[in-house]
Order: sequence, then structure tokens, then C-alpha cells
Amino acid sequence: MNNFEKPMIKIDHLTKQYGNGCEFCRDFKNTSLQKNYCPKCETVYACQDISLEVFEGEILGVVGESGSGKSTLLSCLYFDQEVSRGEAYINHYENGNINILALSSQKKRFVRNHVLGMVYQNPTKGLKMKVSSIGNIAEKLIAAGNRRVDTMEKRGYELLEHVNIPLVRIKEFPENFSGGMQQRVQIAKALSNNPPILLLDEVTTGLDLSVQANVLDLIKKIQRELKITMIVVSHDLAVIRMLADRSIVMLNGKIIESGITDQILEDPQHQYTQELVHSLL
Ligand SMILES: Nc1ncnc2c1ncn2[C@@H]1O[C@H](COP(=O)(O)OP(=O)(O)OP(=O)(O)O)[C@@H](O)[C@H]1O
Repeated sequence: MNNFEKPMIKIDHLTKQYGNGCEFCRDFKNTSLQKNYCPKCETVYACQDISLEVFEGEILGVVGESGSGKSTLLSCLYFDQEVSRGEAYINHYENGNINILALSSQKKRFVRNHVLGMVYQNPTKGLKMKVSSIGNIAEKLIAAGNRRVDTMEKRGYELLEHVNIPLVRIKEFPENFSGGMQQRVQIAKALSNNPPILLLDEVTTGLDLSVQANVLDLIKKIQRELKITMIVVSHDLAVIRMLADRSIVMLNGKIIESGITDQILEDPQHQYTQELVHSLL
């Protein structure tokens, strides 16, 4: 990476709050909220003033305890939720000159269908459980404007083979699959329209260790072969260590530490990060 490279994703001051805020908490920079909520009006600041950059082909890890705002960050970027404030730019959309968070619904749909892929912790959010695996992929391809059945079928076969779903089972409903297989189908679906950016939210949480390793290997293989830019969210530092080049650590909706993952692991600066790293040893 050279210093003059334009980031693939640039997020500026992203804030997501639940509640209107009050005089006490409205400018949270000038107050000292201990947690992510205001004790006076109970507004929750799920993400507070998040700014970050991700470069092409890089995997950025987002780590932090439950409730620190990791999923909210991804869901705002994928338009599952509206932000309260802040901007995001993606190099593959209008050369990174337009704030995607302020687009019309139609343009947001375009970005979702052509630029972003999302893999959720819960496969029921990313997959239709009563539609075959190949049907799930076709659905995403149709949303992206594909109409040719033979091309979609070929792409579906390719992708499901790539994520190691036995071809004899691709017409089965994902509800019949194990958790690991469901995650692999979800990954195939997210990749179906060749998105340059993949967002992964706790994709190995709840899986057995050996299945987790399998899914993590798959993500690494995809990154190596397809050079997709990724943001990987996990509460598990071991997952982040395995996948991410650079990482941010979140606590109470804020970024408290960021840098090269190995450096964070070797020399954590914030007390919370030190505790997190210590728990890995
Ligand atoms: N609809 C909502 N209304 C109020 N607060 C919410 C809502 N959704 C999320 N929150 C709060 O926002 C904060 C951030 O939640 P988020 O799910 O992003 O955290 P997380 O780090 O992803 O944790 P987890 O891994 O447990 O999902 C939490 O305090 C959560 O309780």
C-alpha cells in the first residue's frame, strides 16, 4: 500500500443513536458518558463519531465486546439501518466522491446489489431458508440485473463448488444444512455478483471450533484469490488475528485503538485492549 492510495472505503464521523439526546449528552465530545447511553435521557449512542479507512484488498478487523457497536457499524454501511450523522465513501461508487449514506433508496439498492456483499452472524438474515441454495444465489443475481437462466445456473454451481457445498445438495433448502454449511452458502450468495467489498458480521460465532476453522480458511482463500476488500467484525480476537491486516478496537460505541493487528496484539495501548489481549494468552 502506498501513502497516496485512495481508500476503498472511507467512513467519516459515523454516528448512530437511538433516541433524540438531551442537552447533557447532545455533544458527547464535551461530556463524559461512561457507557454508550445517556443516564439523563437514556439515548443510546451505538456508534459515536466513527472514522476509518480501508484500502483495496485489505481486511480490516473490528473487535470489541458485546454491545460495543460493531454490528451497528456494518448495518449502517449496508443500509440495514439509517445513520444519525456521518458519511461514507466507496471508491467503486462514483469514484468515492459521493456520500453513499445519503443516497436515495433506489441508489442504495444499486450499491447493495453491485458493490457490497454482506454475511450475517445469523444465516436466516442472509438466506431464504426455504429456497434452494442455488435459488438463493439466483435471487441475488436477478436483483443485480441478471436474466439468463443458464448463466445464473453456471455461476451458482461455480460459487457453491468454491465454498465446498457438495453439488448433489445444491437444490436442497439451507434449513436442512448444518450451521457451517449455511454460512458457506451465505458467503457464496454474498459473492455472487462479484462485489469488490465484503462485510462479515460474527460469521463464525456459535459454530464448533473445527467448523469455525473451516469457515475462516474459506474467507482467507477468498481474500487471497479474489482480493476482495473486507471488514470483519468479531468479538473474538483470535478470529481477528487470523484474518485482519489492520484492526480497530471498539468500546461503548467508540474506536479506542487502531493499527496493524500484530502491533495491537503485541503492544496494546488501551487498558481494555490489554485485558482483551491478555484473555487470549
Ligand atoms: N433498536 C435499538 N434500540 C436501542 N438500542 C439499540 C438498538 N439496537 C442496538 N442497540 C444498542 O446499541 C449498542 C450497540 O449494539 P451492537 O449490536 O452494534 O453491538 P455489537 O458490538 O455488535 O454487539 P453484539 O456482538 O452483541 O451484537 C448496544 O448497546 C445495543 O443495546
